[in-house]
Amino acid sequence: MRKPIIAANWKMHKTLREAENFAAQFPAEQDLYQQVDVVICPPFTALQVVGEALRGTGLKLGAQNLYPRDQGAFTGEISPLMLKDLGCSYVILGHSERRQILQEDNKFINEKIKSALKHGLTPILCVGETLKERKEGQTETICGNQLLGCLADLEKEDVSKLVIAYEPIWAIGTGVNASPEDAEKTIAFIRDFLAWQYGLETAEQIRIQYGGSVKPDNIKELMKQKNIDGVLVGGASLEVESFFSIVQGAVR
Ligand SMILES: O=C[C@H](O)COP(=O)(O)O
Repeated sequence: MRKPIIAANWKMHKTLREAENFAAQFPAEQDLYQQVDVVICPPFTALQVVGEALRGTGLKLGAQNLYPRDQGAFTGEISPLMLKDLGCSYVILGHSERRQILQEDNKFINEKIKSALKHGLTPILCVGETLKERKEGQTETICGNQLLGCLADLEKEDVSKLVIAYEPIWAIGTGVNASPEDAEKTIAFIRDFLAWQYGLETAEQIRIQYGGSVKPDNIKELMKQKNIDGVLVGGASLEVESFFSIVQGAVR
């Protein structure tokens, strides 16, 4: 059975002090974190303090991006080696905010995935459609094309290590989450697609999250769905109480 995975994407939120306070206040429930993987992804500036505070708690550290080179003349960028050095084990890649605002395409995301895997970082690969695409009935085509492009040339052994997050763009930060049944439908499609590309055994190993307006009051219904293995949380991950309540709600 796949272990649930709940990730907090803080996006561009929290000063150093705020990040440190969150990490210090977050309950250190070792037993709970044996049952559910919990990953905190602060902005780069807070990785070190949060990483130190999480040490020994069973909570895991993740980054929100990387640049796909080990080092070099890439002003303003952060390499996978630097993330490993800070204690990261996960990295969010292909988030729709980076695709839309920073024009990242599938080819670049593919490079990032390969670079993360080379350094033992687990990518949390985000895919999802806009509202217009959904209304046009394009959800599966869009998710399938994003997967094809982002996973190009990867062996199934590598693909099996990934976490995939299905994040319909219209549900992000809007308070309008996909219904658990709708999220399950697309996530089941993603698993079928992975089975078609990499075989059933690999597809059954991959953990697939839902993301988009996840809150303490909708986590339980989401986690009841057969193919939903966890959630990627933005807004509701910024407060200790709401994020911890989501983590508790994810236990099956
Ligand atoms: O990465 C997280 C998602 O973009 C979801 O954000 P949200 O929970 O604020 O809707």
